[in-house]
Amino acid sequence: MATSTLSQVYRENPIHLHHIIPLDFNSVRTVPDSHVWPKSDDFSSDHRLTIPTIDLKDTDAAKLVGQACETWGAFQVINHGIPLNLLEEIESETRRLFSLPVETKMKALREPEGATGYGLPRISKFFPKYMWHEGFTIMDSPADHARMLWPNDNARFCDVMERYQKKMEAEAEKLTNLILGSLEITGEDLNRDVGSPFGAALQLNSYPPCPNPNRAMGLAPHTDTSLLTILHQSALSGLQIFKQGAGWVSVRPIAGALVVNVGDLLHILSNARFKSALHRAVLNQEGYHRLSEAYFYGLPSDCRVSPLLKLLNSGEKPRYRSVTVKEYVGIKSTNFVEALSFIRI
Ligand SMILES: C=C1C[C@]23C[C@@]1(O)CC[C@H]2[C@@]12CCC[C@@](C)(C(=O)O1)[C@H]2[C@@H]3C(=O)O
Ligand SMILES: O=C(O)CCC(=O)C(=O)O
Ligand SMILES: [Fe+2]
Repeated sequence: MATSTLSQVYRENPIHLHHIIPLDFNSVRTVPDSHVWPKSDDFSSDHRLTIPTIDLKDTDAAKLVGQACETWGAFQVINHGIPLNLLEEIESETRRLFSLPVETKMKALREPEGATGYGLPRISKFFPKYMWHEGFTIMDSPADHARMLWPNDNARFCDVMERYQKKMEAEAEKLTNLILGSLEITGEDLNRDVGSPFGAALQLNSYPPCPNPNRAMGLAPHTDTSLLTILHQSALSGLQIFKQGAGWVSVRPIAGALVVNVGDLLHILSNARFKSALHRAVLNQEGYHRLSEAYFYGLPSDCRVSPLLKLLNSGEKPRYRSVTVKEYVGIKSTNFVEALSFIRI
């Protein structure tokens, strides 16, 4: 079978053009009807609960991340390996990008059958209303789209994005090994039985100031398709995780911390031991501009994923049938949040 890259796979499962032309958020004074979400959508959350914060220098870190993945599907990490000044740089470059005039950003618009560039999130097609969100997706090199935005002055942006991707790849590998280690599975087991993970995409997210944050949605509820996602968020709250029995729970921003969430691929490999976190981003107070940068760590498109053998050898029954990453992206492109139940045995 011919191999295909992940960006090809996303190109083969396109979203349609009218879903990727963003609103000029700076020019609107009221929320247009196209962006008003039904009153029944409750954006509030339980503030008494939150996901665990784990110090990676803690000698119990492996056990703690394992527990967090089982109970929450998400946790925050401190004392990770990403320098604070790089987190500041990525946020400042993200702000510089989204502060460009909309006509400039449109030059880097994601093509109808493309996977990278500026535009609305892929999940937009599943919702009747638009989100108060702008995104910029990078796979591999940011250079082509950066040149469209800043023809003569894109070196700083590219340099920061490339350094961030490199550091994140190492961080994601370390976290994956730690998480799998809690199941007594090593990185080598994963490479041998499934394939070698890699940085699938870097997604810059912008939630522009909104005249009525209680009626608009930042990023609608979804799970990520990744093995795991590492998110850096600006100092403004907005990210919420859904916890069975508790409802939506806010993730309090901690300066310098990173949010890690389990994606669908790790959910399948762990035979649902680790939960792919359902999450969303609501809007902050009026006038606030929230930013985040999500790094998706995934598997090559031709990898075949199914519950890991070491788990099944201990007598567990597989809960999911085997699928290639490519097939799963295709299933998710039409079935969205039902995708995991679609492959359940
Ligand atoms: C590799 C990817 C994961 C992602 C689709 C993408 O091609 C790049 C953007 C990612 C993102 C970010 C917002 C939520 C999400 C569901 C979406 O619509 O685009 C994720 C995708 C995903 O995890 O499937
Ligand atoms: O901005 C956030 O807090 C969430 C972003 C997110 O879920 C994503 O990019 O997949
Ligand atoms: Fe997400």
